[in-house]
Amino acid sequence: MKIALIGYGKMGQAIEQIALNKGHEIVLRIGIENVEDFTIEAVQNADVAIEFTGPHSAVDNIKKCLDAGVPVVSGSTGWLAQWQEVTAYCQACNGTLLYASNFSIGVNLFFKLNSYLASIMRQYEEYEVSMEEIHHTQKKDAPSGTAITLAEQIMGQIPRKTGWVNHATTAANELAIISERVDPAPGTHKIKYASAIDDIEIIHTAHSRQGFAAGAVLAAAFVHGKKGIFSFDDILKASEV
Ligand SMILES: NC(=O)C1=CN([C@@H]2O[C@H](COP(=O)(O)OP(=O)(O)OC[C@H]3O[C@@H](n4cnc5c(N)ncnc54)[C@H](OP(=O)(O)O)[C@@H]3O)[C@@H](O)[C@H]2O)C=CC1
Ligand SMILES: O=C(O)C1=N[C@H](C(=O)O)C[C@H](O)C1
Repeated sequence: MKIALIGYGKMGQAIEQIALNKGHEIVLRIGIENVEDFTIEAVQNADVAIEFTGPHSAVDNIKKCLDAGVPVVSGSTGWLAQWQEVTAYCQACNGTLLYASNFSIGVNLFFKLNSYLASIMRQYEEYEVSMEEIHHTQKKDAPSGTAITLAEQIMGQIPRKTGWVNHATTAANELAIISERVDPAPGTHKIKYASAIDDIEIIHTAHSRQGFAAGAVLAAAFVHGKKGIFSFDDILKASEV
């Protein structure tokens, strides 16, 4: 598979290593220093584009890949306020997009655990749910995209939580997400249900960026030759026997 890497920072470089080890070819590498090389014609040399830049550039980058008619896998976080706009754009050009707030298989299993735990905890109002996420100090967005996905899952199961806030709170309807920035943390997410009697906690700790990068390459292979809007769950479902 020929891959265009849009964003050649920590993730772009980790993805390159895994893609090359799996026998794929990198036909385009775009960083801020050669952004003028990011043309529709250049992207069209690729079978799939993998976009990991950041909150402020993701939407334009995704749209350019869609304009090129090339399926795009995006892991950039912090742009989901424009989700409707981007998915409408993708549909209008009969394109292909797979977005995930987290590409590691472990976190995607953790998402299932989180939903299940929240469904159990719905009726136990004496347990107060909160979340903590820890990332490296270069991270530009807070809370993490993964934390937002986890919060949306919890709110989907526990109706008394109607919104999340990125600070501690005593408001019963708010779900607190506490963000810490500590090097070199690649990504830790903890959900805590605390009561006067005991606490229940689930934690996912990434030891490196390998899991995110491997998942992005898996996603690129999944969308190759497909049309539509996909999630990481579609990959998990396709791999179930
Ligand atoms: N979904 C997932 O599994 C994961 C998602 N992420 C997300 O991916 C994004 C990137 O993370 P990471 O690689 O760690 O960040 P980095 O800052 O290491 O890399 C991002 C790179 O993109 C470059 N860049 C910025 N704007 C543009 C642009 N318009 N065109 C091309 N390149 C650009 C940056 O250049 P410069 O530094 O010069 O600005 C930088 O080199 C973040 O949003 C992060 O949250 C990260 C890990 C996993
Ligand atoms: O910026 C990062 O590093 C990460 N970003 C993603 C997020 O915002 O959830 C995924 C992972 O936690 C690492």
